[in-house]
Amino acid sequence: MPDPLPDPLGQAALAPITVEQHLAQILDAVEPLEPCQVPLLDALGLVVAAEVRSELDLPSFDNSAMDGYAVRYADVVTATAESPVHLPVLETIGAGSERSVVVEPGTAAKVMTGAPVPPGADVVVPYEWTDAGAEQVRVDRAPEPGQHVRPAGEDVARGDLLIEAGTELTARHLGLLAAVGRPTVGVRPRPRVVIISTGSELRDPGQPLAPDSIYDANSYLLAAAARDLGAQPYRVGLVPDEPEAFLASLRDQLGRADAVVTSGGVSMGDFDIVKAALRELGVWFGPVAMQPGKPQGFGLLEAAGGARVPIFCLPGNPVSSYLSFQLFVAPALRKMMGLPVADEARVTARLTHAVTSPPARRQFLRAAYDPETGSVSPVGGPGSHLVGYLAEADALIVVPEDATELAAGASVEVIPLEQHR
Ligand SMILES: Nc1nc2c(c(=O)[nH]1)N[C@H]1C(S)=C(S)[C@@H](COP(=O)(O)OP(=O)(O)OC[C@H]3O[C@@H](n4cnc5c(N)ncnc54)[C@H](O)[C@@H]3O)O[C@H]1N2
Ligand code: MOO
Ligand SMILES: [Mg+2]
Repeated sequence: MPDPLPDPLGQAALAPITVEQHLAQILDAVEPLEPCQVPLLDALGLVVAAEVRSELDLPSFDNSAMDGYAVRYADVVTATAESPVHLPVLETIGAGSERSVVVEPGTAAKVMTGAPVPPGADVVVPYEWTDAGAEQVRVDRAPEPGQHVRPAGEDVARGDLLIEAGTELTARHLGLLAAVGRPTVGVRPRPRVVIISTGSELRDPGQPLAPDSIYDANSYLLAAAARDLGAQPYRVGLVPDEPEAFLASLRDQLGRADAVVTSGGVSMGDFDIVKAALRELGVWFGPVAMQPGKPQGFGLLEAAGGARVPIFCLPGNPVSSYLSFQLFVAPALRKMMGLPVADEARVTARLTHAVTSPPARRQFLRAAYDPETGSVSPVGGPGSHLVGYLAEADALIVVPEDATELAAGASVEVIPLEQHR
């Protein structure tokens, strides 16, 4: 273990800032990532950087909506079962075949669904209205003018706006881009988020536990939360509470990071090395008036090449880390991705049990929310080490800074927790 580190700025002496102030300083500092072209499937959920217009008509040629016969409307307008029309069949055209015939008056061409409707024809008579003849066809029923022909440009015309800048791409958008022949799309990329868990007590899941060691929950919690948001997380090795080891890991990782998230080592303990090491590099550390998640750090680190990489130093207790991610890191990553910053649906619900809260701190209690009755119940206590209750909860109760207790039946603000999409 290294020598205990002093706490020269005395975090305890700093006045806490509000949740909003901390979020504002973060959002002021981070910028949307530079757009790049990515293959369509990699773009799902990402935001289009510049509007996309079509270079094609869709459909790009008149084609048949049915398996049947391409004919001239004027030739079949009188057709009925009692008085059918007979036409010679010139050719059979499948989807993907090149049309070579012209449907002259008094003739027909067999066409399959998706096949081009040959010149001259202006309507398609489906098999069901005919005798399905090969060389000659008997038409028993007249179609409407233009029926079963899908005209070129009906859906999209060349030059049409397909996707506005700022659109979050769905499967439907990607299908459209493919339909107009684009293999890639210009988007704000997934932020590469390097996640570093610090703590000499940490072991990787799957490894034996040494005496007094614990498994690293945070890097999985944070990486999964980052991935859920559309970012690309990188879990890097566990770092002991040694400044040199921490700074070496950081130096090693900074080049590939659009953001760095650390957990642990930001409070006032003798081995809280993250704060000690990064304060010298200009990273801000201070208390935020919330529970869990009071000690926070945020700053911009200069990577080789001059890029300024945001670093979020989250407290080590897993619930604190998770909540700090949702309140501060997630909005920043959303801004980097070009998404609207706020994604939180908040609701109001009735408390089933009384709760208490420390003065002058906004408390986020783990809870179970029942939308049917509009009620919300605390799950477990306020302790920020309670990962079991965190997993059990599906919502957070927000107890405002000016409340130290809320009675059963009180109306409270509730944040439903993210569900994996
Ligand atoms: N004297 C004071 N002590 C503490 C204060 C304070 O104001 N005065 N604040 C408390 C609060 S609030 C929090 S939150 C924690 C923040 O602690 P650190 O960020 O310094 O984190 P550590 O000390 O490294 O660890 C805290 C706790 O979390 C466990 N931990 C850490 N990393 C992981 C991980 N990856 N997976 C699972 N669990 C982890 C660690 O073992 C500790 O139990 O400080 C309080 N102290
Ligand atoms: O703020 Mo700490 O995160 O309460 O446990
Ligand atoms: Mg500590």
